[in-house]
Amino acid sequence: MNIQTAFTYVTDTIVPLYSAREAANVAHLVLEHITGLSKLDRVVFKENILTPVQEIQLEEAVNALLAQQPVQYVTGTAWFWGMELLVNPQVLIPRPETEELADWVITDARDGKHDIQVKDRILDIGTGSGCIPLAIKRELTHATVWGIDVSPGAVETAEANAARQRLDVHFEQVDVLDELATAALPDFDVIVSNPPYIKHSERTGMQAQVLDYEPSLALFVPDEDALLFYRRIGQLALKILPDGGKLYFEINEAYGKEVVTLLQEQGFKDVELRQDIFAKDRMVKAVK
Ligand SMILES: C[S@@+](CC[C@H](N)C(=O)[O-])C[C@H]1O[C@@H](n2cnc3c(N)ncnc32)[C@H](O)[C@@H]1O
Repeated sequence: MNIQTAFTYVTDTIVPLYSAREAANVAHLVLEHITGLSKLDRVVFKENILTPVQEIQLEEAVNALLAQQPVQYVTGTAWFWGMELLVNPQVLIPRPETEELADWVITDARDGKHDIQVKDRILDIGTGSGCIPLAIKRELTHATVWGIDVSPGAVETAEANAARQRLDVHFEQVDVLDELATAALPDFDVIVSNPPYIKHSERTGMQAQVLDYEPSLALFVPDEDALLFYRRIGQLALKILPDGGKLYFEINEAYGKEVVTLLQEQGFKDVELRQDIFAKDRMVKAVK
């Protein structure tokens, strides 16, 4: 089978699960992963014949896609902030909305200063693949950047991503709900978090691609306490941020007002709700 035929084979086989456009995008990602050739190179070398090993890899990838596995887990990579990050079912696939959160933190930290002058200590809670702190460290090279997660698999993946991107970010396995464990954390100037925020009752209506493959630990909170992580991280922030220190959250679009009220009640100032590019309430910033 040549590269062109392989592309048509993938798109035709998966099209019942995807729109024609998505199927083409997915097929491009799979073929890039298997052949190591960019989209342009694959046009030039479209008559090249896949090796027997590549044909087996192609068949495995198609089967995984038909089983609704997200393409990022099939290729083992996802793009975030211009970085190709390693991902696996232990970590959430980074979402474009989260780039907007990282952008807010970076833009505020710069605040007209030269990057070299930004020496803030920045902590990301629930770091997953490490996408947020890696984006921050990439821009603010003199900042001290940490990421913590309760999942050992997430910490391992985030460390591998830091090594691959040659970025000096410190990762640690910490359960943010455990007061004893968080008591050992040093002080920070900025805290950012995209914590689990989907209620279990919201499972119905979610795509099988997310439900069957992405880690439940990264997604869900108990129905009776949807703001659990916001309250706990707010309490922690009051302890380890200085006055004027900043807290940034990604939020469930349904809970913008509740998170704002919670943070105001906890004593934070200048609480600001921001929408994402899809005009959904998606981020909150608060100042201690
Ligand atoms: C929504 S995901 C965000 C991952 C990543 N920051 C991103 O934006 O792609 C939430 C993360 O919080 C982590 N997490 C869940 N419970 C936690 C806890 N008790 N303490 C620390 N991290 C936790 C999960 O393992 C997961 O990586």
